Amino acid sequence: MLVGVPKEIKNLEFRVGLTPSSVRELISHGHQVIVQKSAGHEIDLGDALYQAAGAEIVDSAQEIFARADMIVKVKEPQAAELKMLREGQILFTYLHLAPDPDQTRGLLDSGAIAIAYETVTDARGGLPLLAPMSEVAGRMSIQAGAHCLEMRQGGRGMLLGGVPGVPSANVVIIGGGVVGTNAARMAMGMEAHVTVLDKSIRRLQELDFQFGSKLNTVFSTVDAVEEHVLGADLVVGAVLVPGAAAPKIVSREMVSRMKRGSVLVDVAIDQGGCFATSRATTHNDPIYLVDDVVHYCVANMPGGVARTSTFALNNVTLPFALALADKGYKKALSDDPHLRNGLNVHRGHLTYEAVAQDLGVDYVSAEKALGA
Ligand SMILES: NC(=O)C1=CN([C@@H]2O[C@H](COP(=O)(O)OP(=O)(O)OC[C@H]3O[C@@H](n4cnc5c(N)ncnc54)[C@H](O)[C@@H]3O)[C@@H](O)[C@H]2O)C=CC1
Ligand SMILES: CC(=O)C(=O)O
Ligand SMILES: [Mg+2]
Repeated sequence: MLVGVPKEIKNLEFRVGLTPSSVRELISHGHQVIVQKSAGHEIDLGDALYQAAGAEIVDSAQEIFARADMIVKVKEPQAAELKMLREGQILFTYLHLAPDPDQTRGLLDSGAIAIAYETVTDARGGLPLLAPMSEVAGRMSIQAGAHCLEMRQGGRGMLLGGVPGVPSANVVIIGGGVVGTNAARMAMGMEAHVTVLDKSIRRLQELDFQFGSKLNTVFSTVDAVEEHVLGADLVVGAVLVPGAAAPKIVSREMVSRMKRGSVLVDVAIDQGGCFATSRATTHNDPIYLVDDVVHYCVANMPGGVARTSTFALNNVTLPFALALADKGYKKALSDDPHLRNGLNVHRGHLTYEAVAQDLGVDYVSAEKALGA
């Protein structure tokens, strides 16, 4: 199979779909790989490294999209990329379709086969291709939040860990999954006072067992959210209902009652955000204020540490990219129900139920679309 890797074009996005090692692995399986010139330049993965791994370097994204059987990317296709996708072409990348009707329409119109990293599952009920980026974003949420608490950003002027004689900040994390756990670890490491809310008691039990008395765990109800958000200096939004738009946990009215200069970091913004006042921002212009509450809502946080993120992402995507290339998409998806859960769009049909429901688009099951 001919696999193509275009340079990412989303704002300040420097991750790459395949590392040189992943390219070498695909080539050792008998495939060919074309990589757009300078795709990894900013993260010190220069063209020479890709060539040494066996890739052909090509000048333009147009050439990648025109020639490749499968496109491996990081972020959802941007408008210019949607236009270049071809019927029957495989697209393997993050999509986050539920809050994005325009992209969904573009993918349906393209006739491509779009497999979303974020809805591929594993046998333990996890999301293995989302997990490493959630680890990154969870860890970053605390450094971003700490920065936003500084005066210059409109924050309360608080140090997360305080100093001897001055109390530490209250960090409240809503959603104790991968993002939430990593955020909690970093916040505890910086000696903040940390509380995690989740609606899953099993998840709270696991967190309690893992972190003991350093972490407060609270069952998430409207009451509990209100109490903890109003007392927080930094709130991290980290909930997920896989594939679906994020539930709005914190209302507009609640935000207006938060402490002046407190900070909301909405990591769940890629699924539409879990605070009523959230709107997606970029690394170029990451924050804004609503009622004197600082909002940080960058939808591609891991892009800010693109080198770490590229390697972490490739560690998990490579086995699936190999399966798709080795077997062809039909057999790879038929053989592996977890990879099949990644199928969001198949030749003009929407094949992911939660997305179809959120967007009011007709749904066809992946099995039916694949003719199984
Ligand atoms: N902005 C960015 O750059 C990035 C965003 N993300 C996003 O972060 C979000 C969280 O991802 P993960 O931690 O991997 O998901 P996860 O599935 O590991 O954890 C989500 C947690 O939210 C909890 N939850 C769901 N609904 C809830 C509710 N109503 N109240 C309280 N808790 C609730 C679940 O029980 C679960 O423990 C996702 O939207 C993901 O796409 C992930 C990586 C990067
Ligand atoms: C998960 C995601 O949206 C990202 O890594 O950019
Ligand atoms: Mg206020």
